[in-house]
Amino acid sequence: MAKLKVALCGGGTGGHYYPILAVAQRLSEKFDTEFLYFTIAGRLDDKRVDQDFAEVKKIPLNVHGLIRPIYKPSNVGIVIKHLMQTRIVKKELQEFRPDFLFSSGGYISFPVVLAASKLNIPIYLHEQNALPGMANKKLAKYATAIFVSFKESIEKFGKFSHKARFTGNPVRRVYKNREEVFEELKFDMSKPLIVVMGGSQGSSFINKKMLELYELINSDKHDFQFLHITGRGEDPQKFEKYSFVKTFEYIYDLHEYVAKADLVISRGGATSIAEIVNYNRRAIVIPWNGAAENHQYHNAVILEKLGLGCVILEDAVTAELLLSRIVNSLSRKTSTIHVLKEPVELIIENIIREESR
Ligand SMILES: CC(=O)N[C@H]1[C@@H](OP(=O)(O)OP(=O)(O)OC[C@H]2O[C@@H](n3ccc(=O)[nH]c3=O)[C@H](O)[C@@H]2O)O[C@H](CO)[C@@H](O)[C@@H]1O
Repeated sequence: MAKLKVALCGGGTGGHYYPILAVAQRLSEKFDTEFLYFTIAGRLDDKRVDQDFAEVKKIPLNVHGLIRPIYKPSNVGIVIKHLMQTRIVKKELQEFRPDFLFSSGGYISFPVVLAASKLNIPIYLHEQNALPGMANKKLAKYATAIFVSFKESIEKFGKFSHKARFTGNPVRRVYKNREEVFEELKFDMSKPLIVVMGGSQGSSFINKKMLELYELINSDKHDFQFLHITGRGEDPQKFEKYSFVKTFEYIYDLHEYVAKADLVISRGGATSIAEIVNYNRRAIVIPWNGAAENHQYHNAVILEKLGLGCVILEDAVTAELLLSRIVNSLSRKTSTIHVLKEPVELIIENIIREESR
């Protein structure tokens, strides 16, 4: 059988990159695959693609996000740069001749999707957030299908809603068991594990609030153990006096720890939320109130509706409130979500169905 050739784009942050990785890894398990990945030069996807993919050609593009509000004059230069990148993309796609393009949105998808549409390459978009991003909404007209993570987003595609299919947000496969995770962290298996993460770049707001909480816990008697992802630029020494906290700047396979956590304290980034939902974890979500159109709040509320967690708005966060929510969450039983099929399987099934028409 001929190789399945797939062009990919989506990155910058983990929220866009990990869903692509989850789909690509599963495609490679099922088919003989070859990938062409358009990355954002210098960003997470650009740094990781060569290590995460077996057979891949990486094309870094020199693209930047638009400055909001989007009608700023400085955006004209950015748009021109994107159009220039379209030429590079077109040449690469012509050479590689992919069976289809899979894109997880974000600004890099503009030159890539536009070039693919000019070459009549089937285009599949994935939207992680409850409120679709600008790129996916603008590019919906070129798509064969749009996979959405929340049912609520289908109607947000307006006249292209008929292309949207609810699949969920694909998450990376988990390989480690609970013993392995606790062993690696040198944590006690009889005590709860709480994973703290502020999205793929960390959150200084969450770090600050958690430090206040750790101070409170220090003077109280609790058995919690925290794996805390600080992000770059945070001083690890601030956390050293708390023996029940282990910090890391970044861990590439954080999903393995999320999957085994008794509780997750997180921002409302769509892929973090997807991991909490798919691994059926409990969570306390503090949405970042600077997210475009407040989309993190909308992601978080859906998780709350599923009975998997509670949302605390930034203005309301105090150490005392966090502590009471932690105690409360850990004392409750999780409601089990019945995921009929994994998002990654649903996406692949849909693509195969479309491609064999
Ligand atoms: C600041 C920002 O622009 N955030 C957006 C970004 O999220 P951002 O990329 O920050 O975060 P998400 O929460 O969506 O995803 C984070 C991903 O990174 C992983 N991870 C994180 C830390 C770590 O050390 N190791 C690790 O593997 C998590 O397990 C998860 O898979 O894209 C998301 C999806 O479009 C949006 O919903 C977010 O609003």
